[in-house]
Amino acid sequence: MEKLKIAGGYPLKGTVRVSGAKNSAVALIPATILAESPVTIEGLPDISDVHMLKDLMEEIGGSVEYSNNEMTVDPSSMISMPLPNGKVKKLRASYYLMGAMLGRFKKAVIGLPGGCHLGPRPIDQHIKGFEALGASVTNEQGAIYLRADELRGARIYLDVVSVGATINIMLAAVRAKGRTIIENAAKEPEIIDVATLLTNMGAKIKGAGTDVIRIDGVDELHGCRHTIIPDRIEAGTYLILGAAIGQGVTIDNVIPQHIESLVAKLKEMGVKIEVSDEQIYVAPADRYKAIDIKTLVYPGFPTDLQQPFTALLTKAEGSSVVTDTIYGARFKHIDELRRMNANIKVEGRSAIISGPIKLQGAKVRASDLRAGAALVIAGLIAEGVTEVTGVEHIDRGYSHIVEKLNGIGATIWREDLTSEEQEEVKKS
Ligand SMILES: CC(=O)N[C@H]1[C@@H](OP(=O)(O)OP(=O)(O)OC[C@H]2O[C@@H](n3ccc(=O)[nH]c3=O)[C@H](O)[C@@H]2O)O[C@H](CO)[C@@H](O)[C@@H]1O
Ligand SMILES: C=C(OP(=O)(O)O)C(=O)O
Repeated sequence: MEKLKIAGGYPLKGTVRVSGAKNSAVALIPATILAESPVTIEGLPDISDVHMLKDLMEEIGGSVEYSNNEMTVDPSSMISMPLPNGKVKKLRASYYLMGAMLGRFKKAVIGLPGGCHLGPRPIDQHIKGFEALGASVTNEQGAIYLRADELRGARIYLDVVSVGATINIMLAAVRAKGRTIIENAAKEPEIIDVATLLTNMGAKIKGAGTDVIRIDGVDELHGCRHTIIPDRIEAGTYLILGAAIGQGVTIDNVIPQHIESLVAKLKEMGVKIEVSDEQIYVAPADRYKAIDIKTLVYPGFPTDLQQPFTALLTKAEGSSVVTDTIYGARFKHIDELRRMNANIKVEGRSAIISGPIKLQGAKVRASDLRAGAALVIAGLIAEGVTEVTGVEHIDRGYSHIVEKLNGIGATIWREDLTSEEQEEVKKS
């Protein structure tokens, strides 16, 4: 087990290149199950969630080649192997195996998914969708059993706008008989990316990226080559970092339209930003104004950037309020930021940040992926040395974070945990 050590306070300068989107990758890889011949995905991020899904594809009989961020999955020999335990419990996105295996094999057994602990993460809307398509769904000792004689298209209204449910229903519906209509669908760019891959595989999908998606089922899907979209959350994390402690940072390989809400909020704080086709240049504010943030479904401010943004708001003059309407308990980073001298109160779904505060280096623990990103940003802003444990969460979603940060002038490195620290982790 490792920790990150950060010598804070050094300004960052230069260009950082964004990798492929984690939240697309984790759906695109399971989507390959639906094809009858090899599918190649280019530009995957080098993160543990991707490695875990590669292993899962092999566990169900797929043959996988993976090098230089390019993965080719030959799904022709796959079988509907039950996956009640093991790796499926390590990541949230293993739930996409349900939709994809149900679509291809009309049956699946998948353990309840893991992922970041952000409070309850129900999958009732996924199940509602599978049942509407004609599947029987039961929960037996922590594993979901899905079975269908045949899948039939249906009209499905989502009671909550859910990225996961929208994608999962799409995965099953592309192989159903007849037309499926998903109403109140989520509109995130990752949904368009998955729909683009499925369309290249021969699926008939209209309306991805709007709140009504129409899918006409087909009998067979074939292999293809697909390039993943850039990670808007990774791009946003580096943008926040550049705003906090940059001296001119360029974020390369970004689709600016995907992070308009973040750019608008940074400008509101006084941060200087120049947007071009595939790059965003960010320079710090002369004075950081306190602002309020409310997370919303896309194109609103993403919940995944709420935690990193909180670290930046410690520099703002006055009180800022961050409200998470998607995951109201996504505040485990706050206690750790307080250890670093931040002045933050949590009230219900909101965090109230009073600033400006000079953050101090400290020993902190990342409880989840974006909490980890928030602590890395705080460590880079802070005076002195910060040690971040829980690096395995950060490695789920940030490709080569140490190398990328060192490349723009940060002083950050990995160290093995001492035996005492390992004991502490085991107890926590
Ligand atoms: C809309 C939104 O911002 N989604 C984010 C959410 O997706 P994630 O896929 O985790 O969550 P969903 O988009 O599926 O869920 C959004 C909301 O609906 C609720 N829900 C979801 C499914 C369900 O069956 N029942 C139910 O009640 C969730 O608890 C949550 O409050 O976290 C991901 C990882 O942080 C982000 O990449 C997504 O952009
Ligand atoms: C919480 C996240 O990931 P996951 O849903 O995979 O746990 C995230 O990407 O911010």
